[in-house]
Amino acid sequence: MTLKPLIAANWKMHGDMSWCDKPYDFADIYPPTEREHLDVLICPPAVLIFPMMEKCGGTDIWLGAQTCHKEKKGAHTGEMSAEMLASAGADYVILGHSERRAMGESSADIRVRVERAKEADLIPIICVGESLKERESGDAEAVVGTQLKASLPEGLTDYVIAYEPIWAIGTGMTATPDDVDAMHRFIRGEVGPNVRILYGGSVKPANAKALLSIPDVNGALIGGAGLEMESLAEIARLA
Ligand SMILES: O=C[C@H](O)COP(=O)(O)O
Repeated sequence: MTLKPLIAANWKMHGDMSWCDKPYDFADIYPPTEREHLDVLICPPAVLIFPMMEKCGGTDIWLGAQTCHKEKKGAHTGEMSAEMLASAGADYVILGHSERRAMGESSADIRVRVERAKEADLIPIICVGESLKERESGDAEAVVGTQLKASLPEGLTDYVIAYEPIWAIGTGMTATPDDVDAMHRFIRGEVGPNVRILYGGSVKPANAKALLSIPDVNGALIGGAGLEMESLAEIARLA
C-alpha cells in the first residue's frame, strides 16, 4: 500500500483573522489539480479554525487543531474538547507535541486525548521525539519506543505519527538523513505499514527534498516554514 504524503503546517501561536484566506493563497500557488497525490493540512490556532473553514472550506486543504482536552466536556476553563474542534471544522488534531509535553502532558495523558479525538472522528497526529541529551546518550530509539507504547491506545487505526527530535524544533538544526531514516524504520516496525510517519524539526525548502525522499518519511510537520504559503508550497512540491 502506498501511503499518501501529508504536508502539515502547525501554525502554533501565530496568525490572526487576516490569515483565514491563506488556504486560497496556497491553492493559487500550487493548484489542487497538480497535487492530487498528496494531502495538505493547516493547523491554525483553534480560534481560527471555524472562520477559516467558513472562508476556505471549499478548498481541498484539510484543517486541524493543535491539541484537545482529555475530557469530553466539563468545568475546564479555557480548554477545548475534541468534539468542539471537530464541529468547528477540524479534521485532524496534533497531540503530544513536545511543546505541550514540556508543559506537563505525559504519554498517558496523550493516550486519553487520542481516544477523545477518535470518538470525535478527528485523525490524531501523535508526536514523539527525543531530547539532545537522550540522542547523545544513545537512547533515542528507546525514548521514542516508550512514548509510542504509552501514547497509542490498544487497537488504534487511522492515525499519523510525527517524529520530531526536540532539539531540531525551531532551531535550524535537522537530524541527518541517516538518523531520520533509522528512526523512521524503527517507528515503522512499531506501527506497521499503514500509518503515515511525518518528520518535523526545521523542515524548509532547502532540506525538504533530502528528508522527504527517505522511504519511511510520509510527509512533514512544519512549523516556521509553514507560516508563509510560498515556502509551504515549495516544500509540498518536493513531497
Ligand atoms: O510542529 C512543528 C514542529 O515543531 C517543527 O517546527 P519548526 O519547523 O519551526 O522547527
